[in-house]
Amino acid sequence: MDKLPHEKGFHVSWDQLHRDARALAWRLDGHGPDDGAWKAVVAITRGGMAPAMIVARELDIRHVDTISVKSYNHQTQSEPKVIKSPDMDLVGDGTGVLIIDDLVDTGRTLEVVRAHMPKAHVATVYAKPQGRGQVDSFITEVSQDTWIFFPWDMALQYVQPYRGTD
Ligand SMILES: O=P(O)(O)OC[C@H]1O[C@H](OP(=O)(O)OP(=O)(O)O)[C@H](O)[C@@H]1O
Ligand code: HPA
Ligand SMILES: [Mg+2]
Repeated sequence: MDKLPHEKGFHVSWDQLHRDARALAWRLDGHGPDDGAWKAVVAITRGGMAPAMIVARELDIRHVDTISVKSYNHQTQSEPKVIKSPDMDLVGDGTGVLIIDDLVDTGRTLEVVRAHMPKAHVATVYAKPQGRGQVDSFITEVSQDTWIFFPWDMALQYVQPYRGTD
C-alpha cells in the first residue's frame, strides 16, 4: 500500500519539540568553557527561535540574540545569505556562546554561521547525516531523504482511515 500523507515525513508536535529541546538543554548543561556556564544563546531565525527559548529558559541564560540566514524558499535550496547578524560585542569569536537551530540538513546554513562565530558551540534538535559534521550536539537523527515538519508549519486535519471503505 502507498504511504499515507502523514507517513511521508517526520512530523514533530509542539510537545515533542518541547521534550527534545529540553533534552538538548540538559545535555549542554555544565559543558560551557571555564566554569561550565554558557554566556549567551544565539538563535538561527526563524526555526531556531522556539528551541533557543526553551534552551535559554532551562539553562537560565538571559543574553539571547539572533542571526538570520535565509537558505530555502519553501523546500527549494538557494545560496545561504546572512540577513541579520547578532551583536558582535556580545558574542565575540563565539567563546561560551550556544548557537541553536531546529535542524541541520545539508549543513550550509551552519557553515555560514560558524564563519561568524568560529568558537561557538553549535547545537540543533534534529540532524540529517550530510550536515551532522557541522553540529557539536544534537538530539535525534533522521535519514537524509526525510523531510521534517515542524509544528509551526502544520495544522490538524482529517486523514482517511488506513483501510478505506470505498
Ligand atoms: O542545513 P541546511 O541545508 O542549510 O538547512 C537547515 C536550515 O534550513 C531551515 O531554515 P530556513 O532557511 O528554511 O529558514 P527558517 O528557519 O526561517 O524556516 C532550517 O530551519 C535550518 O535553519
Ligand atoms: O527537513 C526539513 N524540514 C524543515 N525545514 C527544513 N530545511 C531544510 N531541511 C528541512
Ligand atoms: Mg532555519
